[in-house]
Amino acid sequence: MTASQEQGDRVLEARSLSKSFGPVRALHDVSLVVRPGAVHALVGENGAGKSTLAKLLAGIERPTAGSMTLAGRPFAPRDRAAAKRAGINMVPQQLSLVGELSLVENYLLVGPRRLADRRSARALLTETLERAGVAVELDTPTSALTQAHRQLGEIVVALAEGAHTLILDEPTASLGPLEVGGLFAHLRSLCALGTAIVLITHRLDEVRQVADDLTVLSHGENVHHGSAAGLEPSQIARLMVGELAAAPARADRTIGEVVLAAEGLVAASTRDSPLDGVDITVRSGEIVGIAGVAGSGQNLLLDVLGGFVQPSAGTVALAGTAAGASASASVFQRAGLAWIPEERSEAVVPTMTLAENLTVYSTAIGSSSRVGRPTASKVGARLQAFDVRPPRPDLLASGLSGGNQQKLLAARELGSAETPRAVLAYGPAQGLDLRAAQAIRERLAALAAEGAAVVVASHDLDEVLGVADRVLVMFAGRVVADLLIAQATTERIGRAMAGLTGTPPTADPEPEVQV
Ligand SMILES: Nc1ncnc2c1ncn2[C@@H]1O[C@H](COP(=O)(O)OP(=O)(O)OP(=O)(O)O)[C@@H](O)[C@H]1O
Repeated sequence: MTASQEQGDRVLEARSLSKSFGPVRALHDVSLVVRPGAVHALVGENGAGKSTLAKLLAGIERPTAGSMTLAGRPFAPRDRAAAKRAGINMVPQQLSLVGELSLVENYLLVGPRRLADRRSARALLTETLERAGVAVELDTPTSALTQAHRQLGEIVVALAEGAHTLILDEPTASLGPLEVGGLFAHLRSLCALGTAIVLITHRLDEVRQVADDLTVLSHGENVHHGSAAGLEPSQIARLMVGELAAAPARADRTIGEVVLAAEGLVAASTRDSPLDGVDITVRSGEIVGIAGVAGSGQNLLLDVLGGFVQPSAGTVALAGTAAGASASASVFQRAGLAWIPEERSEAVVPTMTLAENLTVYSTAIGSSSRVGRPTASKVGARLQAFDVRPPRPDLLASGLSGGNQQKLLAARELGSAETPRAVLAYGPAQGLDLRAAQAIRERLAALAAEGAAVVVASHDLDEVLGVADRVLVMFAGRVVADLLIAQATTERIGRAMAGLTGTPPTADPEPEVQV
């Protein structure tokens, strides 16, 4: 019997936790039991209080009311370090590993001082990897690891720090379908060794796949706490948000002239695979999806298409305007480009109000920009149209939950009265709950119907498949498949994402075109 099993059937228990931020009640009277050796899924729509609850468990925030126990004893961590010492560790969605450093060096940054020499750190990590049945390179800079290995590396560092309870904030958001299966297998092995796992997710099918227990939050309150067994994703969705309207059928759109055309793109960046000869054409009325596991080049492609990164070879033209000048991103924005980057922090300014965030471009690049300068009443209306909660123009963006910041960004880029000529969006529905994600898909489809050329890139395959007419799959900086949506099965795309298209991409320069 492991140490945690001896503690009984509960490792961590929260009783009637509440948390307010000033007038905002984020969590009210929430109780939950985390069992050793079990995966406890935590779900709820945007702003439901998931991150707040996780932060209370992990010592990052202190509750306004309520209490916790750990192995039956009172547990009130003063800060995150205290929770870590007690064996509770949270792996954030934006991984915290320093990219220039190896896993061993990252561990030396955060691990206890007594293991401050490289050899003992390496020995401990090796032992942890073996125990967890995971193989991750220990001495390579973590920026060179795949996203899946960085994710596992972060978990391994937490385990080496002594975690018996791991809180994982949307760990699958950056992974392809094959990698998700691998991660879940590792989580199950950890559970078999007695580790408790709290898994925050927006993907309800994952609850069925991997969770033993389930807590559903709604408006900061607990609406389900118990077994996850037998609950279908549709039942969980009903608990979260009530009835979901059926997704509208995919409407036929008129495909018009070429709006966005790029040829022979070659480009490099430190955070993504270099582009190795990418061609892409997007027409008015068309939605092109770009799939690929994180780091396959899709992020850099969008940066180049948007004029933010100059390619070393190749050309980009948007609505007849060629990039090339150093100010090409603003040139493109004036030509009618709407832009949603992967890193929300590049586009939403937390220290500005919601109203200022909606007008930041018009202030920065002149009122002639497409986004324009909405009046005060229009700001409120636009926040409401995109269901930003709370829709208060004077609130600082830092007071919004992650999903609501994403809605704010969509409100700015996709909500102006004037239809953009082109939309470049990376993960526009990332971090959004089912209802909000559906609203973004509908908005993108409406813009395409009005004539915009839309590109949606994401490492979340469902996000691409849910909206695209045509799907390009990227692997190692190249387009390895180009499929009409009717031919784009998950299996086919999943294989291409993993670089398993019939012939290896290096041997066959022609993409698998099925148009
Ligand atoms: N530091 C803060 N200051 C003010 N309000 C906050 C703060 N952090 C969270 N909130 C508010 O608390 C509520 C719950 O937010 P929380 O981040 O826990 O939601 P969530 O379920 O994790 O949402 P998401 O799925 O969008 O990440 C929201 O109304 C949010 O605006």
